[in-house]
Amino acid sequence: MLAVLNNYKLSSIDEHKTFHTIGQKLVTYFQDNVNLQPPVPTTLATICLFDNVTGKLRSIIEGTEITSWRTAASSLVATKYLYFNRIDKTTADSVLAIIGCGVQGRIHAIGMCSTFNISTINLWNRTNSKAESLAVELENMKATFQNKNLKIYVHNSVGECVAESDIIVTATGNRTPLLFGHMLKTNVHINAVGYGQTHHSEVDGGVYENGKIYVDSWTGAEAELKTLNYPIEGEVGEVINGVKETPTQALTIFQSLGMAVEDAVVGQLIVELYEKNKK
Ligand SMILES: NC(=O)C1=CN([C@@H]2O[C@H](COP(=O)(O)OP(=O)(O)OC[C@H]3O[C@@H](n4cnc5c(N)ncnc54)[C@H](OP(=O)(O)O)[C@@H]3O)[C@@H](O)[C@H]2O)C=CC1
Ligand SMILES: O=C(O)C1=NCCCC1
Repeated sequence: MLAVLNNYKLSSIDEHKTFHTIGQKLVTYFQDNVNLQPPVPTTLATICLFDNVTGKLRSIIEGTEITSWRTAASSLVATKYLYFNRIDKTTADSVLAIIGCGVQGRIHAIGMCSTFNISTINLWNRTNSKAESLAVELENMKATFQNKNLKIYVHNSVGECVAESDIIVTATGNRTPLLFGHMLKTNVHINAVGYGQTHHSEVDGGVYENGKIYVDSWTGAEAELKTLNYPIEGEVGEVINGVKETPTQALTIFQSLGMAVEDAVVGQLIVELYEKNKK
């Protein structure tokens, strides 16, 4: 994944300075890594940054953690603009469902509960013991969450897990749909994160058909969502910028593709901070 960015600002470093970044992110996915002792993440990433004048390699950054947090952060932003901005904020304690409790499911759970008023979290994982382990971890983190009375449940089926949920994260490698329209209540927001056969493998066509679909990147969608036969409403960024209106529709879907520019900017930020603190 190549990223070229010109003329942008990283305000936490120096709001007067303008950055130019050329980056390349390399990603591998080895499903069996999770069975190694100790386990290794299945998705591994490396970010290379290049000098924008000479093209010379400038830094190589371990990108696995960046990928994990960046992906969850994109879903948090999408959830804020596509869900929380359209609901009645006075009653805004929401129920979250996490479908798939691997690296992404875990970080989405922590990020969502740290950022929003989540009153209940429902967990489902193919291997039930992993959902149980995440439940214990979340229980121990409650004091750091927005809602310190968070209730945590582990479910035996996806249907049971999402039945009462307002916000849903799908983060599995499942190659066929596991989330269907008949399972959902009204007024739901879905962050579809996992990549199985395609980016949209986990969610049934009936869900896409009845929802408004948003992506992180039109360019990404043109290349990576060719097999999604439902119209895309826009980029989340277009809603943030006011180019597109905040949806009023009761079912919204953020189809997460992943954007190398986001990884490259975070990589650049890390390099800038490293160089600043070294002095
Ligand atoms: N949109 C984006 O930008 C990004 C997307 N991804 C994608 O997100 C997904 C999750 O990534 P990550 O959490 O890092 O991976 P992990 O390997 O840590 O977790 C994988 C999860 O998927 C579950 N799973 C795998 N196969 C199936 C299946 N056939 N049916 C049901 N559940 C299944 C696993 O369950 P079990 O524990 O039972 O094995 C586990 O919960 C991957 O598809 C990855 O490619 C990752 C990074 C960025
Ligand atoms: O953006 C990424 O990084 C990824 N996107 C989809 C699948 C794995 C990694």
